[in-house]
Amino acid sequence: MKVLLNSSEMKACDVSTMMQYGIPSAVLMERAALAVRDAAVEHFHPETVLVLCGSGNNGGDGFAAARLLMDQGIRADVLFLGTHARMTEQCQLEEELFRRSGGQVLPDDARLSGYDLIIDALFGIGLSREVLGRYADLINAVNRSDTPVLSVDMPSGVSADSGQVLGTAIRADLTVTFQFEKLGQKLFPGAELCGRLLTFDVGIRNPIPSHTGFSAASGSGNPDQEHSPVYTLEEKDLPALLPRRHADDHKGNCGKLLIISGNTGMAGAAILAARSALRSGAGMVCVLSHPDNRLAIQTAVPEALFAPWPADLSPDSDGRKLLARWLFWCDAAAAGPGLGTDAFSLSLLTVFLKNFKGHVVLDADALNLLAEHPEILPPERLPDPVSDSAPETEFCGVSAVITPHPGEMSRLTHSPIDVILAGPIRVARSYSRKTGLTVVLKGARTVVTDGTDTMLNTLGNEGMATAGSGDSLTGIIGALLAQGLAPFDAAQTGVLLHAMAGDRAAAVLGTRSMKAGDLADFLPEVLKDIRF
Ligand SMILES: NC(=O)C1=CN([C@@H]2O[C@H](COP(=O)(O)OP(=O)(O)OC[C@H]3O[C@@H](n4cnc5c(N)ncnc54)[C@H](O)[C@@H]3O)[C@@H](O)[C@H]2O)[C@@H](O)CC1
Ligand SMILES: Nc1ncnc2c1ncn2[C@@H]1O[C@H](COP(=O)(O)OP(=O)(O)O)[C@@H](O)[C@H]1O
Ligand SMILES: [K+]
Repeated sequence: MKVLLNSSEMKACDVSTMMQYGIPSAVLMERAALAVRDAAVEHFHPETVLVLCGSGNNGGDGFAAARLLMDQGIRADVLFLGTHARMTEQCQLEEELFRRSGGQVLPDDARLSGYDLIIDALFGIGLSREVLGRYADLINAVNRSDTPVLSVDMPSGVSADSGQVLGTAIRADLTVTFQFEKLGQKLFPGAELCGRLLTFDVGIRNPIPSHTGFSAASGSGNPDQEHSPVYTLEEKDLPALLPRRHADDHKGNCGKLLIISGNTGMAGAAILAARSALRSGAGMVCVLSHPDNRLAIQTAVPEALFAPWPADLSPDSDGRKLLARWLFWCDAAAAGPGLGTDAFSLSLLTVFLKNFKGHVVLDADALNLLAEHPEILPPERLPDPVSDSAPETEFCGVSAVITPHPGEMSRLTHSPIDVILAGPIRVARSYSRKTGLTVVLKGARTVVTDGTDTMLNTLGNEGMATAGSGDSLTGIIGALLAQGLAPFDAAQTGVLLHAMAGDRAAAVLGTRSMKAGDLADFLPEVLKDIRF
């Protein structure tokens, strides 16, 4: 587990290290600059370096790195872009030290060519607005040049909070960051603009330990920050998150999952979900699907039970009794992949949600139906999703995980997709808080949140951008719910497992050729050596 900080959390760490532990700012900056120098020398072997410095402390790092490079006999010129009057105290001091060491500050229209490396120290985590004018021109000129670029802390122009480009941004080959990774280095497009990311220990301390091992945001007074910092899970975290297995387990106590999926012609979604569920340790899986799908599903997944969904769901009908029996049988349920959005699908989902008291994961068409008919999530207390004034805890009665992709999230929240893509963490958290649902907002970076704890998945790959990958995730999360994990734990563990299977599949098959069904096939590669 690694924390991913936003800029104010990182600043809180800087301040606490200076105030609480008495480590002077100049010491931290010298260590940061040493890290930049070492990375520059090791990765680029430059004889000449141009350092672009802004007027904040990022620029201070730049002046200090230039001085340290000169100490090693490397020619390091500085191009300063900013106003002297606005320079931070630390930046002024470093400029002074650079000049005293014989360093040369070039005019801001100096040529960028003729250097082996450009070090970008214009803006770091302090970027606060759109990059315009001379700054934008310089950044664009750097991006047009062939010279390799090392960015200090952030590629200038990328928001440390969101990974969004504010106007324009440096495209770096390597980014050197300090102590903790920042959200903007992991969220796209920032993640790509960083190039390779190296994190150096410069002695910045984590001020307040919390249950996630980290909390820098307390007391900030910003309601958007009344939660633990976002974290990401690593492969090594998986064993501790998985449900336990025991030598005397039997199929009845390893989790019985009901998958409600597959309208006519949509057997594939049910098959993908069922295969992934069985590969994730579920003791028994039953697929409740359109009767037409029986042969396809039972041929593709003979280990799963099949229940044809009843045509008549009216109260006291045989169909209703059959559904009730399956709902009583299962420990958890997954609904939505290939369900369809016709009148029957709506009534099936409505009856299911009203009568099932266990944990559920809702995906795909279940979410499309929910967006159109929010009242089907009992009790009827879903707030207006667009209004921020809704009270914070309006729990919806069922304990559900929802797994929307940005399009489905847009339908649920009535927000445009670009708003969701620009702030997935904020959107997912806010929707989770309003509804009480655990939200898995999928994408190249998937956000998992219960409104308080938030995990950002950084594993997986673009080979997973293929139809049916989401159905596989639904099956995995459903299986983990059926094995007794709480909704948030099932969601974050499922997302990690799914991504790791995707990475194993990509390693063998390549990102172009892998397909959704491979995710289930590669789950054993992830799970086979994990005992108990
Ligand atoms: N003790 C510390 O605080 C440490 C700070 N460090 C460095 O300090 C950086 C943060 O420094 P600062 O908080 O001074 O912030 P930055 O240096 O990242 O940027 C802030 C400066 O840029 C200006 N600015 C912001 N957006 C702008 C825009 N769009 N156009 C023009 N000007 C803009 C601000 O007015 C301010 O002058 C980190 O990223 C890191 O590089 C490191 O030295 C480690 C220790
Ligand atoms: N570029 C990517 N990097 C990592 N994971 C990805 C990427 N593209 C897609 N995924 C993952 O693949 C899954 C796709 O799900 P979804 O969009 O619901 O597809 P479908 O509806 O076709 O099943 C999600 O879990 C998503 O996080
Ligand atoms: K920078």
